[in-house]
Amino acid sequence: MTVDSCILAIDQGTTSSRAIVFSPFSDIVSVSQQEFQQHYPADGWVEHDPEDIWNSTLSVCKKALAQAKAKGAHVAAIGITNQRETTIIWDKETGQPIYNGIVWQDRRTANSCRSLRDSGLEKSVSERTGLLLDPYFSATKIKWILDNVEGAKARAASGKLAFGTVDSFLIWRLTGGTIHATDVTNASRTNLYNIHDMRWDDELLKLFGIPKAILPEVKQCNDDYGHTQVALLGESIPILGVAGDQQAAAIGQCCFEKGNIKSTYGTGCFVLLNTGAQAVQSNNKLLSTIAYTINDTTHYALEGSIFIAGAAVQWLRDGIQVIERAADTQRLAKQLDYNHGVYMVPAFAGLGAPYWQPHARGAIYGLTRASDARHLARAALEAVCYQTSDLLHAMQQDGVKPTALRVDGGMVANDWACQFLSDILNISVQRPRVMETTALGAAYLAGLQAGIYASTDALCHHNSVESTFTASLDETTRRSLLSGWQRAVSSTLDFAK
Ligand SMILES: Nc1ncnc2c1ncn2[C@@H]1O[C@H](COP(=O)(O)OP(=O)(O)O)[C@@H](O)[C@H]1O
Ligand SMILES: O=P(O)(O)OC[C@H](O)CO
Repeated sequence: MTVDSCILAIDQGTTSSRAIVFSPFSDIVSVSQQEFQQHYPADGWVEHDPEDIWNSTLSVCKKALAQAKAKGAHVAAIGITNQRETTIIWDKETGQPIYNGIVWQDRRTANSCRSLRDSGLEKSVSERTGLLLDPYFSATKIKWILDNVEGAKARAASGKLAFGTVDSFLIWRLTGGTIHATDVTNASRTNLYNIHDMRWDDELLKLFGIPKAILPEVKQCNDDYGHTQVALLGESIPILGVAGDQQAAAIGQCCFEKGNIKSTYGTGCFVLLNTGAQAVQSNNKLLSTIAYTINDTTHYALEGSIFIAGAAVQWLRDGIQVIERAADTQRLAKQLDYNHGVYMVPAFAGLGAPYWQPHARGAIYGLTRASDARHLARAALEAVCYQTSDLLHAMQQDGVKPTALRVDGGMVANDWACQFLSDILNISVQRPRVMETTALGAAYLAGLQAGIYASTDALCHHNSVESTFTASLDETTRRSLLSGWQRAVSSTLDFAK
């Protein structure tokens, strides 16, 4: 095979870094993935070592490129997509981070968010950014690092430090410290970016006490982000596309029309609804965010964010070790004909949309002496589906009623979970041929900028629906399951008070 015009997509996720080379026809030419260590230094704290992020990313890129080359493929461009909100601050001269990356799941700034909320500031923040005052977003994480690392505040004010989400950090490293940039979607997750005026917001910078000098330049999703240094990947490749991973998944699922909706099941679960050229302010605690800016056209999205999805399965595997592999959950869940009244509320990182309770803790209800790994596996998978139902319910209250849901992410390899999702939502669930839609979205962006694809219209026939799951649960059972879930959530919220 000789294929020119292939694209390397870097997907830097919460638990692993992945590099995938796509052919111009969206076929996977090569792939390499590496998990890296999670750090939990205190209750509710989650950190990544930025060097782990960098080394795993570089290593998977080299492997995927080498495999692609051996198959005769030539990579013309790079697209980057990344776990969003995770906050890294580094020294511009040395390129060294001054603290670990504070991960999006980290709750250490819950109290500072609460005091800002108590001062009545949430409305103004929300009107400008589309977000809420929650530790999820980058602003209070940046402030925490500046306040807690000795000398950081002064160095930040004098322009010696750089802040970035993971995309910025990787771009900085890949280009040898020459480009300090991010894209609009990542900027829109910081709580510092005005999504209507499309600029860093001076009022918000003042409110959070963050100097403008540390912020990256904000570019479109398809744009010129510089070239990789030859010494790193053996050649200089242009970086031509960037988007936060959830927005990239929406792009990979071709959600370019107002009303298109997708849900991605990785570490967390994120439902994004394209709302077109207008940002829609939710009345039901959903986020309003930038879906993309492509060729000077911006679309907005309504987003529901669930912090723990596949991570609950990971907890069963690595935390309490009742399963060996994530895929075991399917075999175990199938062995029960119903859930036997066991519900898991996986609030390991607080509860996100639509509850926004950073102090919530995980809980399992309904255990008996007969409960075992099957009940836990089933409860973990069911919980992800119930949470999606909560999000779609909130969207419905905001006036949107989807009739089908496009799904993707590591977890949707689980057929049982996809079927239960369809049953609980009572709509059809569509799984695409290429399940790596996040990486595919980044590749599409770079391909658009490189001229490999003429327009977004040209992309839409690439990733067809591979499986459709159709709802088959009777209404009484569905309502009874949802009511059990609601009781479990209420108890969890009560316990958090
Ligand atoms: N067959 C499966 N059944 C259930 N969960 C799965 C399965 N395969 C992977 N997962 C879960 O999916 C997640 C990995 O998905 P991925 O999209 O790679 O996540 P991320 O990008 O957040 O690192 C893990 O949390 C894992 O537990
Ligand atoms: O790493 P993921 O795929 O779970 O995505 C994390 C999100 O971007 C957090 O907002």
